[in-house]
Amino acid sequence: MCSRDCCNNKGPVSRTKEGNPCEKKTQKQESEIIVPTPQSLLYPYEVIQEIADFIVKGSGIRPKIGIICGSGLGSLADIIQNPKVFDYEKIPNFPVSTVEGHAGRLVVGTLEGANVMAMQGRFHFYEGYPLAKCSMPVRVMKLCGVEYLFATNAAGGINPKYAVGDIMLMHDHVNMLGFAGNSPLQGPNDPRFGPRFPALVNSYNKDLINKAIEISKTMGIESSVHVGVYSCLGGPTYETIAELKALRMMGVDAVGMSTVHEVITARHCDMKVFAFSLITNKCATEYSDKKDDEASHDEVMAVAKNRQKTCCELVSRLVAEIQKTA
Ligand SMILES: O=P(O)(O)O[C@@H]1C[C@H](O)[C@@H](CO)O1
Ligand code: HPA
Repeated sequence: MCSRDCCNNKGPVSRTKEGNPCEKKTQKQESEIIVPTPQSLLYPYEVIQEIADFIVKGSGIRPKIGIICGSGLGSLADIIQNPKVFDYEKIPNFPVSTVEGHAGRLVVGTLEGANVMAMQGRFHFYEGYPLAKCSMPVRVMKLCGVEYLFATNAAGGINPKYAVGDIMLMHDHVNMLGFAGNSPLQGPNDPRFGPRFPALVNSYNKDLINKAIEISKTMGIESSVHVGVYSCLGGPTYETIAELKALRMMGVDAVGMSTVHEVITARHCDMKVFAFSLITNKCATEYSDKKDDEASHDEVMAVAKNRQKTCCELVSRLVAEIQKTA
């Protein structure tokens, strides 16, 4: 029996080589087929340019360094001097932040004499945004004039040597969403941003990592600063023990729900990248009944609040180093 409303054939459907004749589509039905837009076409170059012009004209500043504040690390933007603040809702074509600890403001100004812009609130895949939308602001930064991306995040520590409150300087990542075929660059490539097949082997700038290590020594925090591998999962669930065991076996030191697609987008358009994770919780990699093993966003926010001063100092000092060599 054919179940289509348009069909008068109430008897069993006989299939021919050509298929079910009742399923022939009219022109109207064809136009109703929804073809998903490839990610790379969501924000064409011209739209990104318009947003960048809006920010540069509105602030009177052409920033050199772009900062993305991780969960609970919004204070990284509060230390910017002479700030010009843009609420995301007021920026044309900008998404809105929906996560606690991500205020949803773009702050443009100066830090240690350098022109900077900071996202006080990033976009995550689990909020329902495609990856290209999550990392679209990185392209906006690029067209504003940004050369250096500082991406920060809150993450769970998988490496057993990491303690809550430690900082992990990212020197590599495992792109789990990429393993599943999802990329912010998926779709036609616009060469004005970068090449079709960008290499990622040297994504995390070694000079900046070394400078950050030196800075951590002068701050007296070198024993709680590590260099490691981050992995981004889709969230919003925290990981199962089996997933955490698998990630550890893959060489992952810290796990989160962001940053990787931003770094991919930044490297595609040839920005220098520095990124770090604040370890806000220790991930259990063995089964137990301990309630302590369960990650929570409250804990993430509380640890980030406690460590914000240290993170701000690290960022300011690194910006000062970049500014010195400018
Ligand atoms: O934006 P980040 O990656 O810093 O935030 C992490 C991942 C989730 O958004 C949230 C989970 O607590 O913190
Ligand atoms: N897992 C994933 N994302 C996170 C975590 C975690 O343990 N902590 C902070 N963000």
